[in-house]
Amino acid sequence: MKILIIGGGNMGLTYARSFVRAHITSRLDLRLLARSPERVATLAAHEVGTVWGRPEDCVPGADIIILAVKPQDSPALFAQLQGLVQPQQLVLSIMAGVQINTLRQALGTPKVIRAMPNLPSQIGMGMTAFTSTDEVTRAELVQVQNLLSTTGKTVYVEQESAIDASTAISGSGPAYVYYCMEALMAAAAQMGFAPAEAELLVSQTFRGAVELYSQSGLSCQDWIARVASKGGTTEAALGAFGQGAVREGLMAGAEAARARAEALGRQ
Ligand SMILES: NC(=O)C1=CN([C@@H]2O[C@H](COP(=O)(O)OP(=O)(O)OC[C@H]3O[C@@H](n4cnc5c(N)ncnc54)[C@H](O)[C@@H]3O)[C@@H](O)[C@H]2O)C=CC1
Ligand SMILES: O=C(O)[C@@H]1CCC=N1
Repeated sequence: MKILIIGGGNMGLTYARSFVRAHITSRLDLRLLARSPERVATLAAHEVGTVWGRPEDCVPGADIIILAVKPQDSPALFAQLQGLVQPQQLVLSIMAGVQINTLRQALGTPKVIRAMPNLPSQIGMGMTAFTSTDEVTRAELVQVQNLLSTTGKTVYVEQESAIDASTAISGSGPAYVYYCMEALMAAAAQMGFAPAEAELLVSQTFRGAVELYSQSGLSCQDWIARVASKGGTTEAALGAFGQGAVREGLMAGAEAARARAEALGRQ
């Protein structure tokens, strides 16, 4: 399969490495399109595929074109791609917010897939939600799912609105986890632990708690109840979180992310 990735940043490079590592494509069949001659040179040094500087040289012949630039850069990209994408080519966009209708109209092509991955894709632990237009065949959808699955787990959603929602939950989610980890590391430092010790205490606690949850059929509430003894330390912490204020803060954060995804789609 000939794959073209446009935008060789965090996600574009993650995809390139992942597809090649999984032998879904070869380095020769994997193309990356970069924005500037400097970026062509930088990307070429990664040796994950052939690197191109002009869309007209690399778009023709690609079976699938992956759009991995920032949403704000999409209008300039659409202008560059004007008239180049053919109706039989698959377009897979991972841009937050940018809607399928916008992609269809801007690129003049019916076979569009919209996906929302996340950063743990870098180590094969990603979570990706995706959806597609009716013109994408079942066989093509399986091909795309095979590609996305090289980076972790995938879920197909019927409604496009679920892509904006997944952006707010799993797309941005790793940042929420790091936010909580950082707050606990700061607390550990305040209690006198050296930075490396604080990092170890917190990262191993997150890893252990998530793994325990994953290996059980219990809910988060069940596990909280097992940690929190009556009249004990955990109860004191949960009380200080303010009758659900931290929980509400996290929920409001996720809602703000979803609203931002929708707003990006309107720009
Ligand atoms: N970083 C993350 O955790 C996630 C990002 N996304 C989405 O993935 C997309 C890319 O995000 P990142 O990789 O983090 O961004 P990034 O900034 O690391 O990479 C974007 C790359 O696109 C290049 N670029 C911009 N315009 C271009 C053009 N016309 N032609 C060729 N290259 C061009 C830039 O030079 C840059 O290297 C965004 O749309 C974002 O919404 C989705 C899920 C998670
Ligand atoms: O923050 C963003 O806009 C992108 C989308 C999900 C994760 N990063």
